[in-house]
Amino acid sequence: YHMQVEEEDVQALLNCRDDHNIKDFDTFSFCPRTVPYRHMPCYVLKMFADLDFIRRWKIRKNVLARFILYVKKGYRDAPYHNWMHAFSVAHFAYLLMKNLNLVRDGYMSSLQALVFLVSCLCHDIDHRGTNNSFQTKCGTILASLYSSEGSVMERHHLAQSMCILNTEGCNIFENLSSEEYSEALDLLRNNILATDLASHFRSVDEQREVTKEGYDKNNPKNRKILHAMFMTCCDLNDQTKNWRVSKQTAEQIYDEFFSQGDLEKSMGTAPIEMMDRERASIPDLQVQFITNLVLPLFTNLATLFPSMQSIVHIIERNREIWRIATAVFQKYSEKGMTGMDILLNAH
Ligand SMILES: Cc1nc2ccc(C(=O)NCC(C)C)cc2n2c(-c3cc(OC(C)(C)C)ccc3Cl)nnc12
Ligand SMILES: [Mg+2]
Ligand SMILES: [Zn+2]
Repeated sequence: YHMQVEEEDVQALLNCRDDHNIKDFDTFSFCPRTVPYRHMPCYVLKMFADLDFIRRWKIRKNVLARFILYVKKGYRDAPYHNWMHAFSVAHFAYLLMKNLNLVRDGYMSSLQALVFLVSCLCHDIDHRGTNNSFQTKCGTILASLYSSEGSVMERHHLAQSMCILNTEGCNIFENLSSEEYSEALDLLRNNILATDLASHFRSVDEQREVTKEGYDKNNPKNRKILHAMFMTCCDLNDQTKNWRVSKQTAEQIYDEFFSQGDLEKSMGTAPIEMMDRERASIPDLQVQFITNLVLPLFTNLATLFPSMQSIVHIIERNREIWRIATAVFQKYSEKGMTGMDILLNAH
């Protein structure tokens, strides 16, 4: 694995002051994107310690510190799919485990909990800001490697994660037994592949089934579906925060989408409307995305975990603001203005 992390950075992380105890860090209203960028690795360490993973799985602290820095370094500075996104996704996993007591109430084994947090940290490693259809459409290296199996980007994120685990001094699973180790890698694979949109759409019917019938803790299929739902909810955690966060996220995502669209145009292929800056209406697309994907998912989660209902209301309120923005957009786009700056003051 060609990436390098300086040992002095590992030492600095090991000595990081965890006295910057941010209030409400373990509540759903906390926005992980407000953590100073340079403190994020320290907060990842804090989450591992707080969930008792370091003791339970005999993780050497300097190995964990080095692993975190390699994962951080594995992310590119794409507008959205960057280390801050990974940190926010991992933070939501931490919130779910702490607030829903997933291990205590038997929804997750202690090993599944460890791998859940690690999967979130690693789930988008080395993302290039382009999606799976771009890989196949433009015949990228990653497509040549993985397009026959599908989930091209997700298989690459998994491969990169394995490389880091196999890097000297980074194997946080080193003290697991051999059967725990192989189960951990299996869980890592399932979790990261679950963050492919296509596999989410394939599992929607099963998710509705499990939600309607009620969750059966002894049914391994139910477990797999629930863990896939957890991964997708974490990946969409920005939608559960205040309007400013969901607007900023939309700006970052469409920055990526429109750049992909520009790239596709320069390669002579026409981008889909969502990626064409000449045609896309961000508020419309956001209302659709929230309605068709985000709300059904979190509504299912709130059916299984009623304490999540308050988060569903936050998502609905954000959608209302996008609806208002749609109207504003229509009005101002007639005048040739983009409504995006209007949204600056929308609360
Ligand atoms: C705010 C927000 N808007 C989005 C608007 C559109 C799309 C998109 O790809 N639409 C394609 C059509 C076919 C549906 C994704 C969006 N999106 C994601 C996202 C979620 C992902 O996958 C899971 C987590 C499994 C859902 C994977 C990648 C991404 Cl970028 N995260 N936040 C957003
Ligand atoms: Mg992804
Ligand atoms: Zn992601």
